[in-house]
Amino acid sequence: MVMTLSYDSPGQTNCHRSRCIALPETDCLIQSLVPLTTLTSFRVGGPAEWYVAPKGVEQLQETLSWANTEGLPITLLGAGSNLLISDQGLPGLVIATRHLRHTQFDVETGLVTAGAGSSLPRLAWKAARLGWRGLEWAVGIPGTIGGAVVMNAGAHRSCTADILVNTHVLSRAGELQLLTPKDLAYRYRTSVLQGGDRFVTQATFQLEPGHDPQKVLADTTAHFNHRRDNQPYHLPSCGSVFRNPGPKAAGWLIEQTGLKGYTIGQAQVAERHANFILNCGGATANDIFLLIRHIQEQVERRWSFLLEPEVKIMGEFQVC
Ligand SMILES: Cc1cc2nc3c(=O)[nH]c(=O)nc-3n(C[C@H](O)[C@H](O)[C@H](O)COP(=O)(O)OP(=O)(O)OC[C@H]3O[C@@H](n4cnc5c(N)ncnc54)[C@H](O)[C@@H]3O)c2cc1C
Ligand SMILES: NC(=O)C1=CN([C@@H]2O[C@H](COP(=O)(O)OP(=O)(O)OC[C@H]3O[C@@H](n4cnc5c(N)ncnc54)[C@H](OP(=O)(O)O)[C@@H]3O)[C@@H](O)[C@H]2O)C=CC1
Ligand SMILES: C=C(O[C@H]1[C@H](O)[C@@H](CO)O[C@H](OP(=O)(O)OP(=O)(O)OC[C@H]2O[C@@H](n3ccc(=O)[nH]c3=O)[C@H](O)[C@@H]2O)[C@@H]1NC(C)=O)C(=O)O
Repeated sequence: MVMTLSYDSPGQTNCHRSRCIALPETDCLIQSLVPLTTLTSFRVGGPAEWYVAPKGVEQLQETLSWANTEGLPITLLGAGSNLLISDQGLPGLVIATRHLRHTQFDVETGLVTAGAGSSLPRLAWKAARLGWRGLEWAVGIPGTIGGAVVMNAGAHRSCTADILVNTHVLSRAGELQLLTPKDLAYRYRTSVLQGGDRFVTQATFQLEPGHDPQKVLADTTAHFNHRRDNQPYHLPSCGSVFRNPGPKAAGWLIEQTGLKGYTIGQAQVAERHANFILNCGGATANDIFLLIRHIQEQVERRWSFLLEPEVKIMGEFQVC
C-alpha cells in the first residue's frame, strides 16, 4: 500500500504551464513551476508552484500582498541547506532571500548588520580577516543569515543566539517588527520563527573587534578543518539530519544501531558521520524521507529514543 504524508505545506501543487507575473509598480517577477532541486543542498525536490526572489523589502511586501490576495501558502527559502523538499514540489509561493544581501561592520560598536540572504560562512570569514571575534564557529555552515536566525544555527558550543542583538522581521500582513533574542525564545536549534510565516529581512550581531586577525583566522580555520575531518562534505546533504537528543549524540546512536552505510535508493547513511544522509547521485526526496523514517524506527527500537529531525521536511511523501 502507498500512503501519502503531507508535511508543513498544505494544499496541492497545481499543474499548469510555466508562466510569469510582473507585479505592478515594481520590476518583481513571479514565475511558475520553478525547479527547486538546485536551490537545496540535498539537490532534490520538485518545482515551486510559484517562485520569487525579491530584490528588497519593498518588493517583498508587494509579493506578500499578492500572495495574500491569491490566498496562497508561502514557503521561505534561504540557501536551502536544511530542507527536504518533496519530489512533487511545493504548492503556493516560494520566496527566496538570495537577493537580500548587504553587510555593514560598525568599527565603533562592533555591531555587524547583514541582510537575510547574506552568506553566514562568508560573513564569518570576513569577520575573521578583520580580526573580529564571535563568528569563528560559523564557517562551513552553508546557510544564510535568515536561515541562521530562524534555525539558531550553531557549532563548536556556540550559536546564533549568543551573538544576535536584534532582527527585522516582516509579518505576513507586511508589517515590520524589531525582535530581540528574548522574543525569539531561543533553544538548541529552535526559535519561535520556525514553522511560522514571519520573514527575517536582516539581523544585527554583536562581535568583538580589535583582535589580531592572524589569531582569529587561525581559530576559524581550525574549526573549518575539524569539520572537514569529521563531516562528509564531498556529497550533497543537509548537515545533521536529527537534533541531538542528549546525553548521547544522534550520530553515536545511529552508528551503534549499525546503520552506517545503510542505503535506500541513492540515499545513504554516511560512513564518516552517521547523522548525515548523503545523496550519492540521483537520490529522490522520497528515498531520503524513507531513510529518515527507517533510522527513526531502528533507533527507537534499540534505544527507546524517537530522534527528532532537524531538517525541515516540506511537501508530500509516500510511505510504502
Ligand atoms: C554540509 C552542511 C553542514 C551543516 N552544518 C551545520 C552546523 O554545523 N550547524 C547548524 O546549525 N546547521 C548546519 N547545517 C544546516 C544548515 O546549514 C543550517 O540550518 C542553516 O542555518 C540553514 O540556513 P539556510 O539559509 O540554508 O535555511 P533554509 O534551509 O533555506 O531554511 C531553513 C528554515 O528556515 C526558514 N527560513 C529561511 N530563511 C528565512 C527567512 N529569511 N525568514 C524566515 N524563515 C526563513 C525556512 O523556511 C526553513 O524553515 C549544515 C548543512 C549542511 C548542508
Ligand atoms: N554537502 C553539501 O550538501 C554542501 C556542502 N557545502 C560545503 O559547505 C561549506 C560552506 O560552503 P559555502 O557556503 O560555499 O561557504 P565557504 O565557507 O566554503 O566559503 C564562503 C566564502 O568564504 C570565504 N572563504 C572561504 N574560505 C576562506 C578562507 N580560508 N579564508 C578566507 N576566506 C575564505 C570565501 O569568500 P570570498 O570568495 O568572497 O573571499 C568563500 O567564497 C563548504 O565547505 C562547502 O563545500 C556547501 C553546500 C552544500
Ligand atoms: C552539522 C550540524 O551541526 C553539528 C555541528 O557542526 C557539530 C560541531 O559543533 O556538532 C554537532 O554535531 P555532533 O553532535 O554530531 O558532533 P560530533 O562531535 O561529530 O559527534 C558527537 C559525538 O557522536 C559521536 N559520533 C558521531 C558520528 C558518528 O558517526 N559516530 C559517533 O559515534 C562522536 O564520536 C562524538 O562523541 C552538530 N549537530 C547537532 C545535531 O547538533 C547541523 O546542525 O547540521
